[in-house]
Amino acid sequence: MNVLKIEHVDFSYDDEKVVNDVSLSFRKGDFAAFVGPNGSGKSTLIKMITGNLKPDAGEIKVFDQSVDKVKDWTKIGYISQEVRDFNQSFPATVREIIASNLYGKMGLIKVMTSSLESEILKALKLVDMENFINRKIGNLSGGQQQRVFIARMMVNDPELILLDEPLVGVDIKAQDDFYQIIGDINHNLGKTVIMVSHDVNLISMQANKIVCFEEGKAYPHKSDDFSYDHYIEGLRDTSIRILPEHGH
Ligand SMILES: Nc1ncnc2c1ncn2[C@@H]1O[C@H](COP(=O)(O)OP(=O)(O)OP(=O)(O)O)[C@@H](O)[C@H]1O
Repeated sequence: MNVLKIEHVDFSYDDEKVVNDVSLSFRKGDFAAFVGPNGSGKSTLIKMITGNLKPDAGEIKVFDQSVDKVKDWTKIGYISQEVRDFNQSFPATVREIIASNLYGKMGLIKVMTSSLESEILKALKLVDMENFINRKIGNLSGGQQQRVFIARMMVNDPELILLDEPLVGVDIKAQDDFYQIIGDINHNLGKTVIMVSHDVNLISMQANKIVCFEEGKAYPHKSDDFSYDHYIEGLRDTSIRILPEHGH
């Protein structure tokens, strides 16, 4: 079964077509990298997968169901670019940040039961942050906040994980930790991961599929077929296609 199938999708902002006849599919356990220059349509496609934007044409299916019909959004985990703009003085604790993703399970009066508390602890253990549960999120380092946001996403046990440039502004050590955690979530828990990144060299070592975006088109490659050097050459001369397709 395809976890995600994108078929002939178009999207325009006003008159500018920014996603142009994109078709892609991803299976359970894939780790896909979305790479490409600024403005090539990566985030717009992610926003259509999360239902925040509607395609002008084509169809997006998650777990074999049209995205319009998805009722249980907890199966899709999403960390957006906006995480890095997080307000440092925000007063919430780590527990509250994670609980905010469990509101659907809390019932009308928003009571934190012991089973929800143990789900929060389990999610924090996954990112090695269980000792930080009572800390204020604003007092944590960027890398620690990043891990809390992974825990917040994982508390609902999503099957499809979408990460839109989550590593902007975090240091090398935190990037390594992030890849380690997401790699474990992908390998050990079998979750499907799609991650937008500008660090093509680093992500191409993690992903099994690399999707190169260029002017609204998307060209998928298996990581074995992907050449980082070709990719960089392509970026130097944007008039040529980044890479030839390999029969996809
Ligand atoms: N809300 C909007 N209104 C109008 N145009 C937009 C809007 N959001 C994005 N665009 C335009 O759509 C195009 C694709 O943007 P998108 O954010 O999808 O690209 P991207 O590949 O994710 O870029 P980046 O790597 O910079 O995040 C760009 O030309 C951008 O300026």
